[in-house]
This record gives sequence, structure tokens and C-alpha cells, in this order.
Amino acid sequence: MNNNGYVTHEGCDHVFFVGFLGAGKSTLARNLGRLYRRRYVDTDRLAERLLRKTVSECFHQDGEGRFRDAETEVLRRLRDERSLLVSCGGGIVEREENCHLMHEMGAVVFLRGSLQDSARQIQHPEKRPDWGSSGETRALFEHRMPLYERTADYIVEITGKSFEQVAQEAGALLWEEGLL
Ligand SMILES: Nc1ncnc2c1ncn2[C@@H]1O[C@H](COP(=O)(O)OP(=O)(O)OP(=O)(O)O)[C@@H](O)[C@H]1O
Ligand SMILES: O=C(O)C1=C[C@@H](O)[C@@H](O)[C@H](O)C1
Ligand SMILES: [Mg+2]
Repeated sequence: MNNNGYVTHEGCDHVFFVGFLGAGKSTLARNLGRLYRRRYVDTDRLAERLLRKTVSECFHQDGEGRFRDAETEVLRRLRDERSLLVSCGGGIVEREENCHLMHEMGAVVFLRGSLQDSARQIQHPEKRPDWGSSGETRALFEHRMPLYERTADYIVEITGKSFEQVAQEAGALLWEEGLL
């Protein structure tokens, strides 16, 4: 345990949560952080801090490329930290370099659900640069699923489960694997 009261292990051993928009990545990282006394961070919030603007502002003013560069820079900077739970932006798997960085630093957990799960759970779709018309969103979902699957070390199914069930299941799995 470090002097902030968080559990840390030797070396860089983060757990990264990936999945489509609204899958529950941030909620799960926060819940597991509380349960297992692990510090959690969110790559979208870290990118906003680096860019000094919101994700949505960055997409509109500077374009997606600028945001993706910031997202990769955020991951690189996590090399200097220990034992974090990291909820990732939905598009983190778009860059091969990001996937390498995550595997170099720890384990990747994919929260797998349906497009309907995302549509139900997502808040303020009007503020999401990444939530387009229903056809665009379906195409993005279909493009992303194999990328998440290919990158995942572990898969947690979310369909029909409450946050508590998802946290319990993911927590038990990661604990058994010595990752928490
Ligand atoms: N298992 C669940 N059942 C029902 N609602 C959930 C569940 N998990 C998360 N939620 C709710 O769904 C919404 C999206 O969750 P969250 O922000 O954790 O998802 P996310 O994957 O981080 O999304 P984003 O793409 O916005 O980063 C929140 O309102 C959250 O309270
Ligand atoms: O799925 C995506 O491409 C994105 C998801 C969000 O978490 C943000 O990272 C951003 O809006 C892009
Ligand atoms: Mg989130």
C-alpha cells in the first residue's frame, strides 16, 4: 500500500477497461477502485486535462486526429504510474500503438455488450461527437467489436447485469488472476 492509502504492486500493472460507448467502463473502474482500494483514472478526463478542453470541443475545433494524439500521449504517461484502474475512451483500440502500450503496462478487460446496451446506458448522446446517426453508430459498433476482442486479455459480459453484478464478476475474475 502506498502512503495515499491505495494498494500498489511492484512494477507497472494497470488494468485497462475497454468497450463501446456507455458500456460501463468508468462506473466499473470507480466501483472496483472503491472496493479494492485502487486508484482509478479515465483516459478521456486525462486527455481533457492535457488538451485544456473537452473531448467534444477538441473534436469540433481541432479534429479527431488531435484527440487521438492526446489519447496516446495520456497512455504513454501512465508508464510512470503503478497499479491503476484505467477506464478508456471507446476508441482507444483504434490505434495499434495504444494496444501495445496497454499490453506493455498491464491487462485489458473488455466489457462486452450489445449496441442496445450502449443506447440504453449512454447519457446525453447529443454531446457525444462519437454517437452519430443510428446507421453510423451501428457501423462503428461492428467495426469496433473485433478490435476489442482482439485486444482483450479478459472479457466480461454485461448484458442483463446490474453495475453491482458487473463489479462483482469482474472483481472476482481479476482477484483470482492476481490483478487486484
Ligand atoms: N450494468 C449497468 N446497468 C445499468 N446501467 C449501467 C450499468 N453500468 C453503467 N451504467 C450506467 O450507464 C451509464 C454509462 O456508464 P459509464 O459512464 O460507466 O460508461 P462508459 O463505458 O464509461 O461510457 P463512456 O463511453 O461515456 O465513457 C451511466 O449512467 C451508468 O450509471
Ligand atoms: O468511441 C469513441 O471514438 C470515443 C469515445 C469517447 O470515450 C471519447 O474518447 C471520444 O468521444 C471518442
Ligand atoms: Mg467513461
